[in-house]
Amino acid sequence: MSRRVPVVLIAGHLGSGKSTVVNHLLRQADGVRIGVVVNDFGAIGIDAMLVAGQASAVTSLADGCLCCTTDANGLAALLAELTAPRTRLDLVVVEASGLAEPRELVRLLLDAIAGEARHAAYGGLVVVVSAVEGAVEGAVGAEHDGSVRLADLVVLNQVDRVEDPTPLLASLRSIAPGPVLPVVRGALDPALLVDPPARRRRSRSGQLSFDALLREDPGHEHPHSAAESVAVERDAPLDPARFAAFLEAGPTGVFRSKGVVRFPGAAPFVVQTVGAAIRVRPAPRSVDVAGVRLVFLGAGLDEAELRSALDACAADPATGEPSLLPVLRYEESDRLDAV
Ligand SMILES: Nc1nc2c(ncn2[C@@H]2O[C@H](COP(=O)(O)OP(=O)(O)OP(=O)(O)O)[C@@H](O)[C@H]2O)c(=O)[nH]1
Repeated sequence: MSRRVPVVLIAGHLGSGKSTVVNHLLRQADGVRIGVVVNDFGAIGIDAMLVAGQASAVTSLADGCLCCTTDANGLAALLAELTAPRTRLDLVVVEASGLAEPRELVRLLLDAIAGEARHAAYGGLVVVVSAVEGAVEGAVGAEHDGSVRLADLVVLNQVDRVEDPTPLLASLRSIAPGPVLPVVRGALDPALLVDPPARRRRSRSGQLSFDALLREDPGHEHPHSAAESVAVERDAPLDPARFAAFLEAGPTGVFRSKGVVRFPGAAPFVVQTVGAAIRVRPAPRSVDVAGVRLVFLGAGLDEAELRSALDACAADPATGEPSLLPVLRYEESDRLDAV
């Protein structure tokens, strides 16, 4: 059965640290096969050590990762190719520099998913902001506002270069709809973007792989704070309208969530969210749940808030079988086995 591959967009001002984030993801991939899309190889400056082979527009990296170049015109076709089951990639990352504005890039991605890139899924818009740029006034400039308000995740990078990033962090959190993650050297945990695959990378000789070697070398080590996660299980079925409103409100600190839920009188549904993007589909018959089994991933999660918000979504037995329409609005049109 095929599955969907999340495509994550990485945007941000010149020099904010987009390439540093991408390189960190590649180094810390730990078995996650990543496809990287850039404008040109030079711009990303992928560490020579990671490059295992060269081709004209596609470069093979260590551990089955790929790096490709394109402009905005070629993006949909390239995403269709990269997310095709034969590439066996787990995640595709598009570095925005020069490709398009973040809003335009999101539109390009959604069009590609609705069109030829049918194995791709929206993986979120990550906006990288340099702490240095906002350090003077403790707030982001108006030029950042648009992309920060659009971001599913804001990575506040280069916090080592300012004395106190707290005011800037607070300012970003007041305008960003999703979590804001302060980091040094683009240290974004890949687990925040995609679940680690079941398979594990292991060389036949038992030698360390390139990225294991890099992690061993303190000169290259920039450990990330692990993605936060909260798992919630409940036996009571949910009210569809309340649950849809809960997802639409975007719980504090949540970047993505996934799991299975049941509504009164209906078979279970698989639910996945990334930022404001919600996807719902009937669960495979082998999956059963009495009420809720959900995992939330993000930064600055509020566990108590999540739990009580989900408690408040419980169906009221007195109202019988409520309409599923508020949830079915988000049903996928096809039956691809999602990530
Ligand atoms: N001190 C410090 N330097 C950083 C950090 N992150 C990135 N840098 C440096 O900042 C510079 C810019 O980082 P890049 O990752 O190239 O930024 P970019 O957004 O990809 O830049 P463009 O591709 O030019 O748009 C590089 O010299 C990085 O080594 C950080 O957290 N702290």
